[in-house]
Amino acid sequence: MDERAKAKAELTAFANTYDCQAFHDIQSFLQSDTDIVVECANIDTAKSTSLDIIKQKDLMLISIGAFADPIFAERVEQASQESGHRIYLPSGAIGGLDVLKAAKLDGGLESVTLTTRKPAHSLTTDLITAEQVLFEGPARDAIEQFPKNANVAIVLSLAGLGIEKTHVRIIADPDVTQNIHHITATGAFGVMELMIKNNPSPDNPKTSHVTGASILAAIANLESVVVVGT
Ligand SMILES: NC(=O)C1=CN([C@@H]2O[C@H](COP(=O)(O)OP(=O)(O)OC[C@H]3O[C@@H](n4cnc5c(N)ncnc54)[C@H](O)[C@@H]3O)[C@@H](O)[C@H]2O)C=CC1
Ligand SMILES: O=C([O-])CC(=O)C(=O)O
Repeated sequence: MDERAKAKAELTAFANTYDCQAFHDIQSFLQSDTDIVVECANIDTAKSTSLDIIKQKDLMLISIGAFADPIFAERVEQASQESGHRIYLPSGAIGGLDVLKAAKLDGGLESVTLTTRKPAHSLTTDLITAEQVLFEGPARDAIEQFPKNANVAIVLSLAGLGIEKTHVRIIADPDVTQNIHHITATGAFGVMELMIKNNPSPDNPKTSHVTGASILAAIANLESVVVVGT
């Protein structure tokens, strides 16, 4: 069996264990009676498939870094308006988005800073023996340099001050075992300090385990009669 056939067989077997159907191309998937498509692949895939999807289905994206590309964001938002299908961006590995959205309506935000601290090996193959700031600058540049680690910076930007004004620091730390995100926001509303110390996914440590659960919670929200904390 060649590699492609092997991958297909594995996917089909995996789907069967969950009583699901596996699709092997996007068009047959989009022709199915699926209500919503959840992307959990990578930014390039999000960018290359979202336009086709949003014409036919609601879409939930977790590779939110795609929205740092203004041309992509404009196109997909326009296609969404035309089709009537909606785009959902879950909170993923962070929180506090509800506060930022309210703060913007409550006299405006002045500053939003995100410090992400991860185990050094999740961020770089370089040998790091003491904590090291690998990046400091706007969210726009953070996602360009760390596309697998700075999606949180982009969702934070979308909720708050945008990709130019959201300040990001990324620290590789050999002494931590969790993915730690520390948000400080100031504005007319007051001050928000939020720190989340996420346990990494056991077999995929760069990604916080709670990320998948945030997708499930966002899907549950779609069906809820009472929607809490949005
Ligand atoms: N918004 C947030 O808070 C967070 C976002 N992320 C992002 O979520 C995405 C998924 O993260 P991980 O599971 O860690 O990534 P991963 O790279 O470990 O897994 C992605 C999977 O998608 C598959 N894939 C790639 N292209 C595909 C395509 N065109 N069609 C179908 N499958 C495809 C890959 O084979 C792989 O199995 C990444 O973009 C990551 O950066 C991760 C953590 C937090
Ligand atoms: O999982 C995390 O802690 C955050 C992450 O990788 C991302 O935002 O891309």
